[in-house]
Amino acid sequence: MDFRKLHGAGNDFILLTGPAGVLGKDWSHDARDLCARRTGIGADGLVVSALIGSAPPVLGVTCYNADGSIATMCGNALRCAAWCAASDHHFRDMTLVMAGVEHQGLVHGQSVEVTAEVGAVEMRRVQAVWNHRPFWFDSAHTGTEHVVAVVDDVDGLDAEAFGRIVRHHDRLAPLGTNVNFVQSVGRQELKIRTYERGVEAETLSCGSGAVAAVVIAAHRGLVGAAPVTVHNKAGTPLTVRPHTDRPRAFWVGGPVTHSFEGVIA
Ligand SMILES: N[C@@H](CCC[C@H](N)C(=O)O)C(=O)O
Repeated sequence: MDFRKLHGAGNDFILLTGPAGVLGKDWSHDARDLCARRTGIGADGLVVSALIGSAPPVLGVTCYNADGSIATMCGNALRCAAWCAASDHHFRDMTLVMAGVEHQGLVHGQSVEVTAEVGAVEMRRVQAVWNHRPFWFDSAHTGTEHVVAVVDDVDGLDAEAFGRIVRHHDRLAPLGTNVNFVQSVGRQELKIRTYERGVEAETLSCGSGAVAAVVIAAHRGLVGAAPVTVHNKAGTPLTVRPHTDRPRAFWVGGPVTHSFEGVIA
């Protein structure tokens, strides 16, 4: 089977595109094998997509994390899937359905934006201690579980080690969570580091995490209702802006890069 390897601002995926039937198969074992960094192709996730409607274009997209679990929302996976649909079918404006939720996608060359819906927000959801200091984590559901701690120095933290502790916090079981550390670095600018559930590591960027960070930063008065630049570990920022027609939705956009393609034997 042919595959493509893409990354959305450093969050990397193996993309399989096929007939609608590919969406009916359980790819979780394949995801584990193919995403393994040493013995597979290597990726944060496996994304399977198929065209399920063409006028207007609708794409069904399933995202498996590297551990084989399903991600109910993955902004960067949606952005990569939209890029592939633009490359294959010249669609620029499309609907993408992930885990039963409809997202909009807009492709302008290498730059791709998708929508994320914001659900429950809870300030001061859990507290965790790092280096003898307590940190509060607020939660924002952006299609998947995210918690966000606002910190003074995001680069000074061991985001992977601290993130792993919070991801397994008793009060967030059994689902667990993705964990974001955020620093305010300007009027409409944030710096972020994300520990991703399902990858079980820090990733270079996270679309739904960037949206969660902006929602929490807005609740805390750190950013206003205008586009926010979210600087990530990849060094290729994502931009998060409010949707003009849907009050609970945000656009998250940035570059998508096609790294290589090949055939799975
Ligand atoms: N990287 C993603 C988020 C992926 C979802 C997460 N691993 C989960 O299972 O909750 C993004 O770009 O949004």
